[in-house]
Amino acid sequence: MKTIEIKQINTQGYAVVELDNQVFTLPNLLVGEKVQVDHTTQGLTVVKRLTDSPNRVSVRCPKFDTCGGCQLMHMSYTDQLKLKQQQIVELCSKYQLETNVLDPIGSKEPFNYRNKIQMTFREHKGKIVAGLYEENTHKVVNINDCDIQDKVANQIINTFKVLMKKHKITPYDEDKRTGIIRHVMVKRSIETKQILVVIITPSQIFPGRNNLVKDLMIAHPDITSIVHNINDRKTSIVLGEVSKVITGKGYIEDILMGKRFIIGPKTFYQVNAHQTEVLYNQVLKVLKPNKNDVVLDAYAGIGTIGMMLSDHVKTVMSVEINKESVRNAVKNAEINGVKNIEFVAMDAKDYMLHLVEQKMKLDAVIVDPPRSGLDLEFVKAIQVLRPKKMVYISCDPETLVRDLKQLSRSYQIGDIQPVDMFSQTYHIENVVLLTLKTA
Ligand SMILES: C[S@@+](CC[C@H](N)C(=O)[O-])C[C@H]1O[C@@H](n2cnc3c(N)ncnc32)[C@H](O)[C@@H]1O
Repeated sequence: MKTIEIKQINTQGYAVVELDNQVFTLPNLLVGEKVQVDHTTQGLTVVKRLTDSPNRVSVRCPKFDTCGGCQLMHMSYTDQLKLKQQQIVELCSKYQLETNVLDPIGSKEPFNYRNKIQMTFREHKGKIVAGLYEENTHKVVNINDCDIQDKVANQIINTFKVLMKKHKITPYDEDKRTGIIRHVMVKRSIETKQILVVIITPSQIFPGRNNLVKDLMIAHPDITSIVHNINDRKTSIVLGEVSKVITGKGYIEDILMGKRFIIGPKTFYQVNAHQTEVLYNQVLKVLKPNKNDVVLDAYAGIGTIGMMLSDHVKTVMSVEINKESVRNAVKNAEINGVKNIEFVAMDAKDYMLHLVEQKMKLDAVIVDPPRSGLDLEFVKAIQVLRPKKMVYISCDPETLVRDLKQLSRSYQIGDIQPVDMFSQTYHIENVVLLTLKTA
């Protein structure tokens, strides 16, 4: 056993400890704190925290040390935002990108903000557990009341566990490939109060399903739809290809920026509804759209950004790879009476190459790619099409800064504005305006 003092916290909120010529990362520690640690062949574990930093805040969640969901709950919200800003500053220095990183726009609701939750079910010592995976493992941490997830959704998951026991429905066993319930996903709109529950099982065979669904609807009459999804693959991806609507419409509707959106089981939708409006208003603020503009919304999801822009520009073209999202996007445009928007179901890079062939003239391009960032071919196509402005929205600072460095050959990179959509975790969203350099 050894006593050590924490000297460094990494950008993911973990303490970095060098011991016996090895480097370890430990959760739930702050600079200056002294801890007793045990170094075994299994790794380094904290036996006891001996001193507390004056900057420590009390952690609300009893599973914080084991669950992989949150990393920063032991820091004040102000310190969380500073750490996230620092993370981006360091990346700019790593990639030698010259730009300002503005103070992050924090969230007014740093707890219980997630409108989508997906819990994995397992059996542990004869009990049904439901929760998230322990960091870097497939061990499920049982969670009864997650502090970042929607409160009503937490209650639905707890009822679900009770009803599984009542109706003798077993959780799935990943190794033996036996049992019924793999995951349960809940999506809830705070605006419309609609709730979608998706039950994921490994096969069509689901004895006890009707009784379980009946009891779930009695316990939670506010559930508006239940979907049964089948995922028979050995994968950590939650949803399978086949879905059957058991009750309701099979989707929920939410209201964002004054418009109504359909959200299905598989469609991407920002998880923090409050901060999504802050994020999208930031896009409008930096873009300053013009009534005559032709704008491309790339990586469009269900068309939320394009639909928001449609009121301010001449035409919006949207490209998105997920077919269910595009089907929802088309419906969303109809519901909202938006006529100046087109949707294409395609890989964004291929669509860009097509636009290059067509010699398309675009005034602005909005990109909001997944964590992997932009494809190099997409970046090259942008450099041929040369829209006057680009807005890059990113949920991964590393790929954002990497791509900005590439784009800085042809574009002036504006200030990076972090918007915190994921409090208590190290994740951060960013918005940046890029302006075409004129020769
Ligand atoms: C971060 S989400 C953004 C969605 C939307 N802009 C929003 O704010 O809700 C990224 C989207 O990119 C889509 N996507 C991922 N890879 C893609 C690709 N190669 N081409 C087009 N869309 C892609 C995903 O399906 C997802 O809907």
